[in-house]
Formats: sequence, structure tokens, C-alpha cells
Amino acid sequence: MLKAGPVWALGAMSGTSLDGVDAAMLLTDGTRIHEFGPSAFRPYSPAEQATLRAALGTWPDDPRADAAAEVVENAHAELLSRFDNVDLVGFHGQTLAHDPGGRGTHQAGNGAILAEVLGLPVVWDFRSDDVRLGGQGAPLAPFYHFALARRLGADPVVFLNLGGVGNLTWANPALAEPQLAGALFAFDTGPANAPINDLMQRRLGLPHDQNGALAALGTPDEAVVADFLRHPYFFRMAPKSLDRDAFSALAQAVEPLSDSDAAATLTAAAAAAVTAGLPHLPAVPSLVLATGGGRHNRSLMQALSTRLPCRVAPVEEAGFDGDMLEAQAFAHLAVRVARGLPTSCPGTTGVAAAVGGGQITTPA
Ligand SMILES: Nc1ncnc2c1ncn2[C@@H]1O[C@H](COP(=O)(O)OP(=O)(O)OP(=O)(O)O)[C@@H](O)[C@H]1O
Ligand SMILES: CC(=O)N[C@H]1[C@@H]2OC[C@@H](O2)[C@@H](O)[C@@H]1O[C@H](C)C(=O)O
Repeated sequence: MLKAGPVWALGAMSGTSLDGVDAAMLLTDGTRIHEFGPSAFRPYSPAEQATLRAALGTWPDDPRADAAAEVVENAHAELLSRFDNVDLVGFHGQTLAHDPGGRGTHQAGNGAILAEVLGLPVVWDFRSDDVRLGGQGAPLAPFYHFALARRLGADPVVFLNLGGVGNLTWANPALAEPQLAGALFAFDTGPANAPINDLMQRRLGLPHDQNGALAALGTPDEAVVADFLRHPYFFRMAPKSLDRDAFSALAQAVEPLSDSDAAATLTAAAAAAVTAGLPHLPAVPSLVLATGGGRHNRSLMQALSTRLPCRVAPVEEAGFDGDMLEAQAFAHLAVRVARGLPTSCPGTTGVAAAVGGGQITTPA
């Protein structure tokens, strides 16, 4: 049994960009954020990353998925054992495949193993219940965005996560609870860093376009961007979510371009996808707070400023840590699961009614 009141939760996220594991502690009662705690990052080695890459698109019982799960479990055990005074762990795992309307959603990594290794209760498998009940299973960070918005005041706040995939959240903290109608609107916007990382890896053997330097040297091919924006995904009503590699045609379209023009085009496409998402929000915001690794990419931030009809600023402007926000989100969500509070609702995943997903494993 988790003690009453705020607890120190340790959240861990291994994101779609495959760069490594983020972990962060948060003092929360699942509703209010009391304090931000320490955080750490553990990169995947090139060999580990190759194992994860080889498993993308696989489902449980595939040997490639088993190999990926082992990498994920070992990396998390190593990273999470560095933290002290943890009451509860929130373990997202690594998404290998996501097909909410079909085969479901697959996060590699067994939370029960981690619970034994760490000797701590672990909340995991956050997405399956939502998908089983007809939801998209993603995005889940919006319930944490709501708690952040409440810290800032009563006005609506828009968060843009620039991870491997991008996602937007409109949070209205004037409502008392995140699951109330009108409190949250959220959806994946489109590819963000993943296609840029893949290009850099494929052509130059580099993990990403450091600070957007390569894209800054090139010119976007606007015809490719315009064609990309004709994808039916952008015309679908929210909530909606994406698999990491849902836009493989975009990668093919930039193949004939030079390295810098290809990087510039993928960067412009990532920004254009966000612009295409804005009409799905209740109103055009005056400010978008950018979080996730993509906010370090100057070319991407520049492309967003050019293409969006509002100001875009890193989430640090509001006093938050954009590198650890997703890890903190899974700390917060873990406490919500342990307390029986919902983690998704019709406005975030399209599920018919609010759901508290996730399983809890307590070590023997
Ligand atoms: N200095 C930088 N310059 C350019 N890009 C960067 C920089 N730092 C990080 N990034 C990009 O951000 C990515 C990591 O972002 P983040 O950790 O938010 O993604 P993620 O959590 O893996 O993805 P998701 O949110 O989709 O699950 C890197 O893979 C890289 O593409
Ligand atoms: C299925 C899955 O793992 N989706 C991730 C991915 O990365 C960003 C975007 O696509 C978002 O939908 C989600 O992650 C964040 C943490 C979320 O659930 O809010």
C-alpha cells in the first residue's frame, strides 16, 4: 500500500527517438506537483540502439522484441538503481509498435522484472487498457501537462512535445480535474525528430542534427513539404496518435536531395505538421511551450516560429525542465494509477470514458 499524501515517484521514459532513457523524481499526490526532484539520463550504446532499431515494428514473442526488452530492462535497472528514497517507479518502456485500431500497442520491457531487481513497486504497461477500451493509448503526458498548467495559473496552456514524434496538448486548468470535458485536448502532430535522426544515421552515421546545424545550411523543398501535408492523418479529427514510422514516404521523398536540403526539408515538415495540428485545438494559442529534445534544434525552433501564427518558446520560460518532462509525466501517472485516478480520457486518447491504465507489480 502506498502511503497517503505526496510520495516520491521515479518516472522513466525510453522515447521513440531511441537516444536513451530519461529518469526523474517528482513529489506528487497524483493531482498536485509538490516538488521536482533529481533526474538523470542514460544513453543507449550504439550496439543497444541497433538492437532496438532492429526490433521496431515487432510484436511480443518475436525474438527481436525479446532482445530489445532485455536491453530496455538492463538500461533501466542500471539507471534507476542510482536513485534513493523512491516510493514508487513509473516505467513506460520502449514503444516498438503502435497500431491502436489493429494489433494494439507494444512497449518492450517487463515491469515485473524491474520491480524484483529494484525491490520497489513498479507501475507499467500504461497504454494497453486505454487501447483495449477503444482509445489511442497515446498521448498520455497530457494528464501531467494539466498538473503543470495548474501550477502556472488559470489560463489555458499549450504544450508541444518535440520527441521522435510530436504531440500537442491544450490544457485548461480552470477546470477542477483533467478528465472533465474541455480540460484537455491532445493528439500527436506528426513526425518530429525521428525522420531527422534516421537521415543523419543513414547518411552520416550521426545520431541527430546537432542544434539543427545541417538543416541550417540547406533549403527546404516546399513541394515535398506540401505533398507531405496532403497525408490523410492531418485531416483526421483528434484525438489521434502515430506509430514512429508512420510517414515512411517522407523519408523516401527526401532521398534525391543533398544532405543539407534533406535535413532542412524534414525539419520544415516537422514544423508544418504542428501548424496543421493547430486547427484541432479549441482556439489559436498566443504561446506554445516547446518541450522534448527538438527544442534544442535551432532550425526546428526557427521553422516553428516562421510557420506558426503564434510565439513558440522553450518550456523553461515557464520554469519547467523540457529534457525531463516526459520522465516526470510517468512519475506523476504512476501515482495516479496507484491511487485509482484516471490517466486518459476522451479528450486525450479518444477513449469512451476516463481510464486509469497501468499495472502495479509489488516485489515479492
Ligand atoms: N542539441 C540538439 N540538437 C538537435 N536535436 C537534438 C538536440 N538534443 C536533442 N535533440 C533531438 O531530440 C531527441 C531526443 O528528444 P526526446 O528525448 O524528447 O525524445 P524521445 O523522448 O525519445 O521521443 P518521444 O517523445 O517521441 O517519445 C534526439 O534524438 C534528437 O533528435
Ligand atoms: C505509442 C507511443 O509510445 N507514443 C509516444 C510517442 O512519442 C511522442 C508521441 O509519440 C506520444 O504519443 C507518445 O509519448 C508521450 C510520452 C505520451 O504518451 O504523451
